[in-house]
Amino acid sequence: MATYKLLLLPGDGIGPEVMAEVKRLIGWLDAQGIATFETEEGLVGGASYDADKVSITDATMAKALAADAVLFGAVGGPKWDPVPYDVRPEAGLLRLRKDLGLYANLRPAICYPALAESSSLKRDLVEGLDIMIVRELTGGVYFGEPKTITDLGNGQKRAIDTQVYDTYEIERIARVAFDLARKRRNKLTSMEKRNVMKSGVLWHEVVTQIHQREYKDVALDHQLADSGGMQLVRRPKQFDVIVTDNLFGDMLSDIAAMLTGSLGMLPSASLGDIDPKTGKRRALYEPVHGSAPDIAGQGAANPIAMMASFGMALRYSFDMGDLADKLDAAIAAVLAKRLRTADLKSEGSTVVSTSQMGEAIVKEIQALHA
Ligand SMILES: NC(=O)c1ccc[n+]([C@@H]2O[C@H](COP(=O)([O-])OP(=O)(O)OC[C@H]3O[C@@H](n4cnc5c(N)ncnc54)[C@H](O)[C@@H]3O)[C@@H](O)[C@H]2O)c1
Ligand SMILES: CC(C)[C@H](C(=O)O)[C@@H](O)C(=O)O
Ligand SMILES: [Mg+2]
Repeated sequence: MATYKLLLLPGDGIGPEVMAEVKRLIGWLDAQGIATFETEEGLVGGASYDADKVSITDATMAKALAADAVLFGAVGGPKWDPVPYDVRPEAGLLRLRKDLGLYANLRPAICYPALAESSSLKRDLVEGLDIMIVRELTGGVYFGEPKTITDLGNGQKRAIDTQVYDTYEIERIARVAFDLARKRRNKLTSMEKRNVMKSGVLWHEVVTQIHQREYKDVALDHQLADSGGMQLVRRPKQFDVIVTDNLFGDMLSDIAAMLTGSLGMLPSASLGDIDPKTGKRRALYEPVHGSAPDIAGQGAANPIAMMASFGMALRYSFDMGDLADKLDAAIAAVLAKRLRTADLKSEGSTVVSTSQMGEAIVKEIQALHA
């Protein structure tokens, strides 16, 4: 049995609480002899700032580079509002994404049958929803230079963020999205704002070219990102795969989260290229949600997004698709038994804590495995 190296970065707020449930699962997989992971834990975000005055140390970065995959909880919180901008908790996550070359962020939004009533939309709009948002993750306005606030000396300041995309960045994320569409329902929607942004003009042009040259068999359509957001809540099931830039992808995936019932449901995989020397793909797995300071420390967080992110690691980094399927089935079964963390509570459901939810999911996998 292969042993994989996993770096766990729980982070801040509910990060460590939801990561504890992945550790429970890893412990059980190991005890059963199903899969063994060599795990190491590190600090990131505010936790790293408190210890080392940076949001991630070079030593932790080196461990991330050496691992087969990184599991990331969440970072940030009001405690670190006063810290300098370049060492704020979120900077640690951005460095991980950039330095590991994780340009493709896969954010699946699936509405489990039992949760159709928990969505903010009507049941028939979301029941059976299964969409995949492919967010470009290492470019755009997140990383473009200049990124400054300048004092104009007349009582005014000027803030500049720069949106930059090169052809190759759009080509590679488009290929990831087209390849995924081919394995799903063969439909890709590209979202940008070419009506006001030059980067949108280039995005549209490059995605169209890649389609013409390499993926004519996939149905492609283009939507302006504002109207795409509207369509996402109007008729979400019209979508299969959506490809979009870093900032639009950030916003559209939080919107998609609410279609599934809660932000606490959405996992993600952040993937880089396969290294030709090792044959391995650099990867970090992280829930879409943040550190949820409003509920941190109460044992109320939903661990499903974190556990399902580990499920994506099983699928994309460890070639354990069967086990990932079992984890998905276990999550569906627990929800069908009407067990809910507080974010999902509905009439007739039993509200459970983070650890009770994690325990119930592990028990369910055990039953499926027997
Ligand atoms: N990947 C990350 O680390 C990440 C992602 C988003 C935000 N953040 C950071 O987190 C901090 C808080 O940001 P925010 O409040 O805008 O977003 P958030 O995602 O932390 O929380 C938004 C709302 O969703 C709820 N929520 C989120 N995850 C949940 C879960 N697993 N279970 C139950 N409820 C959940 C929260 O209680 C809150 O009401 C900020 O510092 C932000 O920068 C980090
Ligand atoms: C914490 C923050 C840097 C991050 C982002 O904006 O990418 C988060 O919102 C996300 O969705 O992963
Ligand atoms: Mg976000």
